[in-house]
Amino acid sequence: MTVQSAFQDEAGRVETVLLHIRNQLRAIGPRYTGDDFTEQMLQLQRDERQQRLEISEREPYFGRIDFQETSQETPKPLYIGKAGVAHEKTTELLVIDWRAPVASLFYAFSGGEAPVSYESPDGDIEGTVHLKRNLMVREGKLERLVDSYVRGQEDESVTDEFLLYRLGESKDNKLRDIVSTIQQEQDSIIRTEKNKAVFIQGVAGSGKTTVALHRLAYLIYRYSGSIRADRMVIFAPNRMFLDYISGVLPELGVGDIVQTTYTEWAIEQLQKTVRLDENRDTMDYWFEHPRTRAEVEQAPGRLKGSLLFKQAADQKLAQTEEALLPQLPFEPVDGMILRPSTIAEWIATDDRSEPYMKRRNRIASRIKRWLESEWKTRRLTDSKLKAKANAKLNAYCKKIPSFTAAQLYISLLADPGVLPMLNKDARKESVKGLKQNLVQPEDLAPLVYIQLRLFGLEQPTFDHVVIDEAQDYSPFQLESLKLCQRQASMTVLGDLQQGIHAYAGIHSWKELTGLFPAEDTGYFELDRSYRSTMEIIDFANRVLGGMGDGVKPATPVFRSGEAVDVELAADDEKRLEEVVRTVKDWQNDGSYRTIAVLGRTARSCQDIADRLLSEGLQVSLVQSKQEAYKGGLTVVPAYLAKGLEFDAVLIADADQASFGPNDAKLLYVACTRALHKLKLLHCGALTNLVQEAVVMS
Ligand SMILES: Nc1ncnc2c1ncn2[C@@H]1O[C@H](COP(=O)(O)OP(=O)(O)OP(=O)(O)O)[C@@H](O)[C@H]1O
Repeated sequence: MTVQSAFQDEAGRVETVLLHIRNQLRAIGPRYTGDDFTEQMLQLQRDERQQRLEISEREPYFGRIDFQETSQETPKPLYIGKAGVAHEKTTELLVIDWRAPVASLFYAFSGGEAPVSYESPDGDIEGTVHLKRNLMVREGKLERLVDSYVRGQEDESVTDEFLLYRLGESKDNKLRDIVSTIQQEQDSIIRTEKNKAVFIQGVAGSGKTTVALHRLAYLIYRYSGSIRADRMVIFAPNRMFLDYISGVLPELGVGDIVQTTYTEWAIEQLQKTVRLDENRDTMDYWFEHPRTRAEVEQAPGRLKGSLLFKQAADQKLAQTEEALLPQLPFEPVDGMILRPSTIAEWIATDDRSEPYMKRRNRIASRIKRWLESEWKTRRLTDSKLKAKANAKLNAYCKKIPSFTAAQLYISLLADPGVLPMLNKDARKESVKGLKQNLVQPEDLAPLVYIQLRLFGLEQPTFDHVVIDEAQDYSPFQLESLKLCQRQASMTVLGDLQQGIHAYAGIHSWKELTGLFPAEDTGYFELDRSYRSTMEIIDFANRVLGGMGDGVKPATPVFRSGEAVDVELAADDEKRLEEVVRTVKDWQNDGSYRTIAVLGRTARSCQDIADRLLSEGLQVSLVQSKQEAYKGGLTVVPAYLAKGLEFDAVLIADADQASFGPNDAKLLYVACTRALHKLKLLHCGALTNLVQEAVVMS
């Protein structure tokens, strides 16, 4: 069959399938708006169906795989799309949902005539693949057809042509789904079983965030009976990042997933009894002034996030548990005695896994009930005596210690076991703040942990937790999240090479993986970078130089672009002129939809943005509390650009004073934000990090 006739056949099929989809959309009928509960529930199902069909109407499918089961005579074409579509009369599957077991063949197949198999609910199904075809449908029309494998043709391996085409496109201000080009190594992460803590170390641009979002969509499909979207949560570094990724899940037909930051969530758990101390802006402290390695190592966040500190908190909590048992007997009326040994029996039969304050209040209620029953048994009627006994009861119960999380945390900070670990000033500052309900970010994990151990979780447990940029999380943060699940079901992703918040985060994945039993833990590495051209990835790898953390360098997909430019400006004025000229050139070029100028500090970004504005350019300056990323031309401090990507990136102050020896990771983050074009500008000596990179190239 010629390529042309294949195209015509496929174009015809697209039209036919679209007719079915539109018929089914029409059949849904008008919305029910009445009060009948059953009808309302049915309407919800119709809404979901309509949403799925609308997604299918935009792009009915993107792939075809011809698979011949060993038991069958001929191959069967299977069309894969974002949502399954069945023929309305025959129920034949016109399109198979990308998450269905058989669709895994489309992603996992890497070429060759050897038998392949997929896992179905009835066991492994074996067979051979005859064709793998990528199809691009836009606005109801087939636009592109690429056969990445045809059995019997000379080249037996699957080609990347379609992937390269997708990667070469320019990007707007939102991350998008990758269902049509999910790669084998990504697919196996997406389809990992639910009850695991899955850790993903992935180089910049390897698709970690994207993969995690697709995994959520997969889990909802695969475990539809036992998992609910509104009990799944995504933790992202900030609101702007959440806005950036907000388009992917709806496009995959998934809604209602809780999306938050750890800080917001923690403050919510603490019932908003505390606020972040605005006087100490963490970003400003760590990124706007030069800091030494020693300062990073001794940062209070490292200690307060450590397992050692968590153990100290556990000890404190254990001591409080011991205090549940009163030392003295309770004697509300002469001769009416409740002995500690009886209370000890009650405590022994109580559910020990319950939070402390629940147990404490239960013991207090039980003492009260004991008093009432004694009163009845002894047939006492004297009301004065009763009032006296009740007063004694209150006084006795008050002695069973009762705490708020903040009170217990303050006493933990003063604990003789903790004192030597913690810098005196940092401790004083924390206590002073806590007394005014103000906290530092590093206080949140211990506080929430204590809160949950004291009072328990107010909401239902999470069915699944996603943590993005997890290299910036402390073990203690993860421990606090573990308390929100009955069984660990997490996707934890990050990149140690981008660990620019080393003052709070981890230095090795073992710090986090060690928190889960080995049999419940999965660890994956993604080394291929899909975002940037080969030239950019090679350059960024060299910036990182010898740094290791046991992580392999990024391997670019074979997508070649322009060389990375490094340019010297004679003075600061010339540097700003060059920023304006470069941006205008790139805008005139017309191939870049998103352009970013990255600066080392917020202050330098302000100067750049002012200059661009004075030249009449429309620019948005990103600041630390930003809620949305608008796309277009953006000026952003390098440390706030983490997680984002832009068609073209200009690093505007790549000099030695701005990027010192401790800034390799920060510069790596900055370089790897670029998809197609990267330029570095400096005035004064070029940063050594780049000099070394240029010399090596
Ligand atoms: N299989 C794929 N097909 C097409 N594009 C892909 C694929 N995998 C990743 N990408 C693209 O690569 C880019 C990077 O993806 P993503 O932001 O998820 O990576 P990341 O590993 O989280 O990056 P970083 O750590 O640098 O923030 C995105 O534009 C994404 O669409």
